[in-house]
Amino acid sequence: MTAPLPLPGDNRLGCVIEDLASKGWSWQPGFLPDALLIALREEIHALEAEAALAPAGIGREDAFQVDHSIRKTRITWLDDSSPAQLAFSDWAEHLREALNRSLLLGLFEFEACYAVYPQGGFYDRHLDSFEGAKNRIVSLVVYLNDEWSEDDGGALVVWPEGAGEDDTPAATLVPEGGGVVLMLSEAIPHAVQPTARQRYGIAGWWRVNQAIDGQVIPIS
Ligand SMILES: O=C(O)CCC(=O)C(=O)O
Ligand SMILES: [Fe+2]
Repeated sequence: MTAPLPLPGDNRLGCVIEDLASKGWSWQPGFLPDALLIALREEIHALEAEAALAPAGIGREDAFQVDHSIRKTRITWLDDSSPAQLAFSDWAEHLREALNRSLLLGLFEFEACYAVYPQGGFYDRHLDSFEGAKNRIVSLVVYLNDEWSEDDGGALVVWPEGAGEDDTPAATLVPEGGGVVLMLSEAIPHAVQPTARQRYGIAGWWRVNQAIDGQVIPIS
């Protein structure tokens, strides 16, 4: 490592960038601003109460499926339709700009969804970049839980790039409210362990621009 590590709290964005460059993922507890955490938490609770969340699928949109052996979550896509979602988009945009400036990733579009894991919910080990569509570059996960402890389960297990299923994970992260995870979508395998309580968060991804000179690059 050539540059000195920025201190946490001093320069959290610097830590995120250093982590992504050196190991491909970053865990930042308490990184989401408190006011934003409260607003998003209120909204996800309201949506859940309205049962507005549909079961999540796996795979590309054209191969949409729901398979409870791999994933048990309910999601609803964010669409900037509330002040909380607009504030979240702004916050994510600052992150995008910082990542592009420092890591030259060319991140372009952002998409995100609220995700509720019911008691017993989980997500088996996977990569976020769908096979055949290499355009999800950086994944962002934000936790909206209140008072989460290790005993509540639902930890995010992160493996180093290239690690097999039986290899030792790099980290097991307790999904405390306000905690933020960033991962290189094509490189970092991860899984959500079964949760003992309803587990709230946002999962998002930045994509690169699929069109160059107005021509859409075909997915190979
Ligand atoms: O909620 C998490 O901790 C991770 C979720 C995830 O891996 C995903 O939605 O792709
Ligand atoms: Fe994921």
